[in-house]
Amino acid sequence: MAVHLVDHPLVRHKIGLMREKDISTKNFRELASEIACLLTYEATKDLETEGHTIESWAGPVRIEQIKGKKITVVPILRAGLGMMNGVLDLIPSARVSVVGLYRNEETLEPVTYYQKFTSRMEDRTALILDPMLATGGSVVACIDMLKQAGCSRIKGLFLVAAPEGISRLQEVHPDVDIYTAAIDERLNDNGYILPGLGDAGDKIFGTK
Ligand SMILES: O=P(O)(O)OC[C@H]1O[C@H](OP(=O)(O)OP(=O)(O)O)[C@H](O)[C@@H]1O
Ligand SMILES: O=c1cc[nH]c(=O)[nH]1
Ligand SMILES: [Mg+2]
Repeated sequence: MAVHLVDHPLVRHKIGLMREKDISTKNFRELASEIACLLTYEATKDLETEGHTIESWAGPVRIEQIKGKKITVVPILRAGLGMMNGVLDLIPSARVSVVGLYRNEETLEPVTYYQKFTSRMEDRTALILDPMLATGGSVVACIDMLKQAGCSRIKGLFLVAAPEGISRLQEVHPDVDIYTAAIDERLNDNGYILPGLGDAGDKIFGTK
């Protein structure tokens, strides 16, 4: 499994702004979406293109187009929705498949409550979106569901990842590459990432 830390000045700047204790819902949302867009740029670098000849103002010209266009974006509810628009800004025709999961606060185990996938999952590359990779339980459960549906090309996009979650994912789904804006220090006793962002879902939805 490859772990891509997207180490770019814009990403480092924006993730730093997200760590402000009193950040507004509006700013948190905007930054989550902007960083998701930058992660998408990295995560789609291996998309194949094919040549076409079109008629341009100066006569026939050879251009490149993305081959196949078989991508599905998979936001993990709720917080993953905060990254979705940034991703769709770059891949506007991507299908959206939704997974509903929350983490039991005591056991930290994921609880599944919703799944709605687009057609032909076996032909698609899935880009999972979740701001936080903490223990890894949620993303592992999401990947289990995607694989069950026949999907075999899967990538995960995160704003912040904990070393514990990366190790867990590496162990259970070593075929899944991840793209993250930051790799933080560790988890606290409640399974929150330190220094992390706090509760990303609450900050995106204003439910604090
Ligand atoms: O790696 P894990 O230990 O599983 O933790 C990460 C999960 O926790 C958060 O969701 P949460 O359960 O708070 O749900 P929400 O998005 O509805 O707030 C986060 O968005 C991830 O999905
Ligand atoms: O740090 C964390 C861990 C799980 N979920 C969050 O929103 N934040
Ligand atoms: Mg939450």
